Amino acid sequence: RENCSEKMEEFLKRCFYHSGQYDSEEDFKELGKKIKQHEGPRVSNHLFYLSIPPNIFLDVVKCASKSASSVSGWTRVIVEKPFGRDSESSAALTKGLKQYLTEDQIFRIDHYLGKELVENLSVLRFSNLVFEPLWSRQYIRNVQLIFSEDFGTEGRGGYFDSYGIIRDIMQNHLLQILALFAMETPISLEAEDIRNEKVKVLRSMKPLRLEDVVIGQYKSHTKGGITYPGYTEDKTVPKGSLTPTFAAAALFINNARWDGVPFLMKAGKALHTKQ
Ligand SMILES: NC(=O)C1=CN([C@@H]2O[C@H](COP(=O)(O)OP(=O)(O)OC[C@H]3O[C@@H](n4cnc5c(N)ncnc54)[C@H](OP(=O)(O)O)[C@@H]3O)[C@@H](O)[C@H]2O)C=CC1
Ligand SMILES: O=C1O[C@H](COP(=O)(O)O)[C@@H](O)[C@H](O)[C@H]1O
Repeated sequence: RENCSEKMEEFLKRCFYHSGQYDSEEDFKELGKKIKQHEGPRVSNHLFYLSIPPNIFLDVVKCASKSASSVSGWTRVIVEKPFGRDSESSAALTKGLKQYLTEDQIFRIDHYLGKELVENLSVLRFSNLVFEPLWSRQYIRNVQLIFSEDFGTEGRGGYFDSYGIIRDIMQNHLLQILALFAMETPISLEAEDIRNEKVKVLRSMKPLRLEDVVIGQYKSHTKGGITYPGYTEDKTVPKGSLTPTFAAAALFINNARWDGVPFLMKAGKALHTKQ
């Protein structure tokens, strides 16, 4: 923490803001030029972090790769979830991105994997002689993965309503944690080796049965004298929407380690606690 303010000044001198249209190659060319001026003759890499809605990913990637790629180092793109609505639209998005980038330039991010607790899960399990032998159906009766928010959509209903809680939270964040929790020891902690072990878990899962799923939607409620609106009372949510804001599901993994152990997933907005 020494010389913090000086270091901050130094850092801020290197930052600049450039405004432009997402689909304008001209604007990206200008951005490319500005970056070049800052870089000078150094070898430098370009990382584009797209914290934008998925429907404009392709426009941005096209312009960025054509007009603002690094000439001396690598160029990479990070995209946020949701990466499509289903496997078809996800494959279409990948195909679209690959017109401009190779697979190793594309990074699909799940910000839950960056949370300390989740990052520590592999260390806790694989480097701990106490836990490792206990991590199986012999000693674990069930596993619960719970996401609970104590606030509703609060104006983000437009995005949320077209995805729902299963696509917003379960299919990505909770499924990633489940796979990380249940996988066998990877050959190394390299991304590819961990990915391969996670895929084995997902392929061992029993297809989800309708009777193992519960969905719901939050209503208006009053707490501490304040009345909070129900989901369909949010102005950004279409009238009469049936999109689930809560879901619970029991998942099963058909392998020697986890046979018969239910993995209980629950996710909901506007519940009584944040957990
Ligand atoms: N908010 C969250 O909790 C989480 C969000 N994500 C993902 O992160 C990304 C960003 O999320 P969030 O910040 O909530 O999203 P926003 O809806 O706030 O959009 C982010 C920016 O994208 C631009 N934008 C939005 N709609 C359009 C449009 N139709 N055409 C052009 N530009 C548009 C806006 O830029 P401008 O101001 O210049 O118009 C806006 O500031 C999304 O992919 C989202 O799914 C992932 C996990 C959590
Ligand atoms: O991905 C999402 O996560 C946020 C919650 O993120 P957190 O880091 O604050 O726990 C959630 O509110 C949002 O609906 C979802 O898109």
